[in-house]
Amino acid sequence: MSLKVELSHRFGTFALDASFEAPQGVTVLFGRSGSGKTTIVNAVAGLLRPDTGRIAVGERVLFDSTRRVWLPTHRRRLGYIFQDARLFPHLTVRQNLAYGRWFAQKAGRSEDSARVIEMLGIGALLDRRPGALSGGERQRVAIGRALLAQPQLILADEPLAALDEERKSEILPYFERLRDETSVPILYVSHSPAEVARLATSVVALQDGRVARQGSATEVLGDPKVTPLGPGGAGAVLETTVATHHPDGLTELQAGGVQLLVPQVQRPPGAHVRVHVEAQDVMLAIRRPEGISALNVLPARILALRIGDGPGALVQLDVGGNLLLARVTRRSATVLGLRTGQEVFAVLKAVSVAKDGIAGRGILPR
Ligand SMILES: Nc1ncnc2c1ncn2[C@@H]1O[C@H](COP(=O)(O)OP(=O)(O)OP(=O)(O)O)[C@@H](O)[C@H]1O
Repeated sequence: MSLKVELSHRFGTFALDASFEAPQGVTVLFGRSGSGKTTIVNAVAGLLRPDTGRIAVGERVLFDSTRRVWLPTHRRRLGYIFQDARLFPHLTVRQNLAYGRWFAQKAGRSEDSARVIEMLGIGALLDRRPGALSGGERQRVAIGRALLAQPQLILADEPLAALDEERKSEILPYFERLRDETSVPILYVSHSPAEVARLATSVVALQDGRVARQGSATEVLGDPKVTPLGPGGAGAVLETTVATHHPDGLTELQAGGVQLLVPQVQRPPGAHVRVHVEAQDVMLAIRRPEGISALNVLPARILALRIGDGPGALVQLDVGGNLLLARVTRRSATVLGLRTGQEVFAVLKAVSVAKDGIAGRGILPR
């Protein structure tokens, strides 16, 4: 089942004009503040009636301006996960979950509850009230409540934004399980490239109310046109497999035609691992550098150069068939004479393992 969205809406000078399809799995709406993410989510949720357009989940039409179809929120069969868990404070976890089931079209079977409780690891919390839960636990209960409503679509609006890094890495594996074990599409709003890298099946990059690009995390995050030019944020995703584990605690990953050395990844040789390399962690050299501590020095070719208005520039690289981004200063780009097609060396200062397929593990520390 997939979600199809075509929307046009005006708020004063802001014009939203976006079309995309969200297949099964996690589709991340990604973009700067004010690019239109929440407006889209609100339209899909039935909280905002757009000027024109059509929204459908599979064959079910939620909104169609030409046919004057507009289903109210409670008939859309949605699971909504907000930034703050929004549990009922006076109800126990068990009662909060039952509230989700109550909204299901057919009452959910008790095996469904058991499966969801097991999946989210909240069995020990059932008799507590939200006030006695950590932020991460509350968010797990909120995910459970959304799932038990037997939704046809899950909307997650920056569900991790209010959590600290530790809680984030506690919750991310549950979203991965949700992505891998349920068949409903999940529309997920995020500002965080690390979250996108880890979770996204598909990424819709929004810019000023329009879809700048849609594709896999690798395609979208590796495109310098859609990554912000401000400090931090940009980064590429590489799909790799574990080649071998070295006795000194490093793991060698095969990424297309190149090998990467990263801190040990607890996965067997042959396992698939997604890694996230932030643009600011990639340095460029026009000759192979010697005598440096960085372990990953990779031959690369410059595919594109994007010079911003500020002091920075983003360089898109082909590294053994992978797309990688490097952030350098404009001054360095000039001094090194960087140009499209040039052969250079990419020096990776840090590589985070963004997805290792094991629930319960976070992004490796640098
Ligand atoms: N009810 C409203 N009335 C007028 N303008 C609005 C309204 N809601 C949103 N806007 C405007 O529409 C634009 C898009 O807002 P939206 O909240 O969708 O962005 P966003 O990408 O979700 O941003 P953020 O990441 O900050 O949440 C902004 O310019 C915002 O000011």
